[in-house]
Amino acid sequence: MASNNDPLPSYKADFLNACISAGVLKFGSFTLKSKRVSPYFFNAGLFHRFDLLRIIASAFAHTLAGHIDSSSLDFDVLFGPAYKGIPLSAATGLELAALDAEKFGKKDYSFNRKEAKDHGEGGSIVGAPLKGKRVVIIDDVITAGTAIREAIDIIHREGGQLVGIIVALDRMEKMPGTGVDDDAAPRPSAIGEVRKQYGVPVLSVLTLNDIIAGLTGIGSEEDIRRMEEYRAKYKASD
Ligand SMILES: O=P(O)(O)OC[C@H]1O[C@H](OP(=O)(O)OP(=O)(O)O)[C@H](O)[C@@H]1O
Ligand SMILES: O=C(O)c1cc(=O)[nH]c(=O)[nH]1
Repeated sequence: MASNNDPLPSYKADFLNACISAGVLKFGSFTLKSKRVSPYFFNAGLFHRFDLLRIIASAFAHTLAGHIDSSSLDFDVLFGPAYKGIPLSAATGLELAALDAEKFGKKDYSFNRKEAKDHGEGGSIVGAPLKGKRVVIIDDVITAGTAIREAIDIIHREGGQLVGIIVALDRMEKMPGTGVDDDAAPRPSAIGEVRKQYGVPVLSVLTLNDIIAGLTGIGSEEDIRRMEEYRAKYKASD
């Protein structure tokens, strides 16, 4: 089993280095959607240059295709929740088709509108209909799980079957609690809970452990220390 100190495989190290040099992965002090204050932040919106978009799409495509080859997971539609999931679903679909046209070329992608359209064809889904389809969700990050649960609700409402989830980064942190002693109590991660509740694989290109391992030797000692402290404080129990 990989330990926290093992060197990263090269595709992960390349992806991590691209994230750092493009400013997608930043170190400092950031308030998350869950209101937690984090020493790092992954901003997938900054993959706006085409060569960088290709790097993240290719990392997603290799992670997903590798898992499909080694398991019984297969899918019909790659679903990217609005907003940041939208370009990720389209770009990853292109990379999958380039990787294996026969296997992936005829698969579909789709995404939701944050506000349903009430004219024209109406509705809140753009792209492939989800009814009766095996759906994989693709998104940037899962922290507290709010966004991913909204995406799962959309798929179920549209009559699709969730078969898997892939994200760029698994932050490996416990879900926020409701009490004042939030930080002290052990709790599972949102990813762990989604895996348990829906019985589907949740894949990630990188994890928090990968970032800390990859920073060793290239990051500042202060950044690494703050990341390790954050991991010790918020690490999920699963
Ligand atoms: O697990 P959570 O605590 O929900 O947080 C993570 C999600 O929140 C952010 O997206 P957001 O919903 O802000 O939408 P956006 O893509 O429009 O920025 C982020 O891109 C993740 O998808
Ligand atoms: O939890 C979040 O809000 C969050 C974390 C992160 O690293 N990146 C992001 O876009 N959102």
